[in-house]
Formats: sequence, structure tokens, C-alpha cells
Amino acid sequence: MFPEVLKRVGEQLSNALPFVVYRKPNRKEIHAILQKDDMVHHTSDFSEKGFVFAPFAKQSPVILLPYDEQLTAEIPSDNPFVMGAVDTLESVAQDKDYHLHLVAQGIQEIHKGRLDKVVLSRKMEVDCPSAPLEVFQRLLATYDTAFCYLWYHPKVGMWLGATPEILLRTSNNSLTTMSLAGTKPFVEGVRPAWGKKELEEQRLVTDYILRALEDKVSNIRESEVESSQAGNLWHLRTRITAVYKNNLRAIIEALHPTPAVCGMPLQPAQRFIAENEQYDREYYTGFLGELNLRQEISRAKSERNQENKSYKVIKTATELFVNLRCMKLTDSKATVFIGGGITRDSDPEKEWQETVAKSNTILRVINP
Ligand SMILES: C=C(O[C@@H]1C=C(C(=O)O)C=C[C@H]1O)C(=O)O
Repeated sequence: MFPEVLKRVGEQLSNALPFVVYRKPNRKEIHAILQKDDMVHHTSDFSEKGFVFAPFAKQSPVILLPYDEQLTAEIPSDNPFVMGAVDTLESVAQDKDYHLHLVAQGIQEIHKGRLDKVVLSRKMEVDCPSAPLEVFQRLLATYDTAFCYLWYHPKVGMWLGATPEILLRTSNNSLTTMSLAGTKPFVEGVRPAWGKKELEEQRLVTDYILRALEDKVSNIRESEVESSQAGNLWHLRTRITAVYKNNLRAIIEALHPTPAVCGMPLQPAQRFIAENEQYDREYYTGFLGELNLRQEISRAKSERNQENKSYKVIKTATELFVNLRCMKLTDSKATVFIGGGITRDSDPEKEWQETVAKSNTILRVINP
């Protein structure tokens, strides 16, 4: 039962033991993974089983919560937690000046021909009077199409988010990923009119992913570009599917970080971010999710099934999401992380506004 799972998660928190509680996009159940001790486990090559939590920086270790205890419960349809008021918080003028300057530097670097695209971000700290599990329930009630989670490890910290972006999904040997970029505000009843800038920016990401996977998978296919709603925003999205063989590590390494969160070419973009953002992204723009989860799927009787019995299929599945629209919770403060892709035609003021709109996605769940 839902209240029982939340109660167990609450106890885990009071006992300072690691856990994650999450709901997948468009699903009606929550899952919780409770670790029995407070050790910090890592993955070495993504062959392990557990829930991974990876930072943006590639050289930093990826944390793994082993599947010590797994709980699942259906979310009641009368979840009383509705979203709070959308406070368009005025960020401090100093933050704005710094971000405008950072974006202008990024644009300059692109004009000099050193970069094609770079994703530049900032963080902001706000008061968070609500309990973490309350904020999580408000996320669930607000963002049906996102991957919503609350993650905690006493030796690492507490993170919470509602991300619209899949890093990858595998089920046996089929692989799905997506290219997500371009942002416009969501207006009820109005389809977004995408301009050349957003279409080109998103195409760059798609081409990058196709090239990165080219020699690692077969049967690679891309969908049409579609508009995808993420809370109060629209993004452009292409779905990419392929067949792969037991080389999950190589695929994760090829994909992370994609130019949806870092830039192109990869290394100069990484360097530019490290030298200019002036803060540590930590787990923002990293990735998280189920790694090598064994699933038993019941299949109904079929004509080809000679004994005419229902039967079970065992699958191993991995489902990883990019850690966007997220925050770090410490005591009664929340640090929200937001960014946007900068290309040749970016305008610093508009990029600032985009980070304000993105921050509202997550800020609206902090206050009742
Ligand atoms: C970097 C973020 O989002 C990414 C950047 C986008 C953009 O530049 O339009 C859109 C979706 C994400 O891939 C963020 O939300 O912080």
C-alpha cells in the first residue's frame, strides 16, 4: 500500500539509511529501494544490479543502491498533494549578471569557432519549509509524464527531481534513447511554433547521438521530431531505437554527457563548463535509474503455446534518466539547478528567462 511504502521510506530516513523512491513517466505505481546498511557502493562497469546515481563529471564515481529491499505500491488517484502557487521568484541581480556574462562568453566562444554548442547552468538556493516526502508527493501529483524521484544517502546527500529526459532504456537487446533540446513556454491549447534556432540545436543533439552509437549498435532508427510537454515547458524530441549486445558500459560512456546537457565538441565544451560555470554541478545533468533489473513478465495463453498455459518471460532491463529539473535538499534549504543550451544565435536575456521558467517547474512544488 502507498501509505505503507511512504512510512517505510520515512523510517529509512530517520534511521539515516540510503533509499530511493520513484515513479516512472506515465505510470501509476511508486517503487522504493531500501538499502540495509549505510555503505557507499559503486558501479565499476555497469554490470552490477541496483539503482545508479551518477554525477555529471565522468571521472567521479557512480553510486549504486543495491536491490536489498524493493517495494512497490499503486498511487491513490486522490493523492491530496496538489501543486503550490507558481512563484516567479526574482533571483538576485548578481546571479542574473553572472549568468548573462557566462552566456555571452559562451556565444563568443562559438563565434570564434571553438564550440558549436555549450549548455550553461546555474544554481540557486531557496528556503524549503516542507518535508522531503511531502515535496515528492507534490511532484507526483504535478508531473505525470516525468520520472519523479527522491534519493538519499547519508554520506552523499538528498536529491529530488522530475526529469523529462531519458538517457537510455534497454530491455534484453533492444535500446531506446532520445534527443531532447529546444525550449518554449507551454501555453494551454497552443501548439509551439519552433524557430530555426531550436530546430538546429535539437538536430545537432540527434546527429551527435547517432554518431556516438554508430559503431556500437545495429538497426539504428530515429523517429520524426515531435513536441514534448514537460510541465510548464515544451521541448523538441526525437526517439532513437537500436539493437545492442551486452555492451551497456560502452553505450553509457558514448552517450553521457550528451550535448543536451554538455555541448559539442565534447571536450572543449566540458573544459569551458569547468572553467567558467564556477560551481560544481554534482549530480545535476548526471543520470539515475534502474540498472540490470530482472523482470518477470507473465504472458497469456497463446495459440503458438502448445501446452496452452500462461508462461513467464524473464527480462533484464535498464532504465536511466538524465538528472534535470532537480534540486539538492539540505536541512530546510533547497538548491535548484537549471541550465540551457547556447548556440550561435542565442540571446543572453532569453537564455536567462529560460532558466527562470525551468526553475519554476521545480520551485512550484516546494511550497504548499
Ligand atoms: C539543461 C537543462 O535542460 C536541457 C536543455 C534544453 C534546452 O537548452 O532547450 C532542453 C532540455 C534539456 O535537454 C535543464 O533543464 O537544466
